[in-house]
Amino acid sequence: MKRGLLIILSGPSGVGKGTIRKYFEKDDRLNLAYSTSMTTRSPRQGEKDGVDYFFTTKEKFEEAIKNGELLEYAEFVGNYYGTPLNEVERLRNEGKNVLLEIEVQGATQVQKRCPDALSIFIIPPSMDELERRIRGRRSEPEEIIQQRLAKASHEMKMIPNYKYIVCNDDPKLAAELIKTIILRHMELEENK
Ligand SMILES: Nc1ncnc2c1ncn2[C@@H]1O[C@H](COP(=O)(O)OP(=O)(O)OP(=O)(O)O)[C@@H](O)[C@H]1O
Ligand SMILES: Nc1nc2c(ncn2[C@@H]2O[C@H](COP(=O)(O)O)[C@@H](O)[C@H]2O)c(=O)[nH]1
Repeated sequence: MKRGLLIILSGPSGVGKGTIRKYFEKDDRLNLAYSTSMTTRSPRQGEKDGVDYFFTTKEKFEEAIKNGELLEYAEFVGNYYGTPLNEVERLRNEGKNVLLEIEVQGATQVQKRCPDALSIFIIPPSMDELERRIRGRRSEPEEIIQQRLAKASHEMKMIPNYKYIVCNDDPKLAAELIKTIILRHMELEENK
């Protein structure tokens, strides 16, 4: 059996990565598995442990780093986020295309470690619209919103490191574009 693709979906916080994913992840043709990350951040209202994230402590996260259990990790606005390596390997070995929804520092680590990874960067229609989206979510206090917006300007500079750039103006259209990209890469892999 062919190993599944590794797909990186990145872009600034609040750009709509999770929203877009919901429009395409159920399409069976993509044969996708979403990689649930570990984080030390507190759950937002409605977030479930083991579904949205594996919520953990700083000590346990640092233990996982020390033991080499993470494919990548990053500190983002005061919290750790990381991708459990074993699960990604297990799913890819089963032929699943594994989707990582991660910020840019982690994406850089994955690109170094797995140069074949398919990388997609989501951009907002404008930085003002990005701010509206982050604020509209009402999930963070003002201080954290400011830090996320400051990060976003830096993250946008990483665009040239990605294979594909997709603008999230309309989430359904963005999801269609991403589907087309993934399906084409699956076809290319099949014919290798
Ligand atoms: N195309 C769009 N137009 C308007 N609002 C949108 C669009 N896409 C997403 N949103 C809204 O923007 C907010 C942020 O979206 P979402 O949580 O999906 O972003 P994200 O990139 O996954 O964020 P994070 O990286 O911080 O987890 C949500 O309230 C969502 O409903
Ligand atoms: N490097 C990683 N980044 C991750 C991972 N899981 C999520 N993220 C990204 O962190 C920011 C903040 O997320 P939030 O849920 O607090 O808004 C966002 O860009 C996520 O995509 C991961 O495993 N590694």
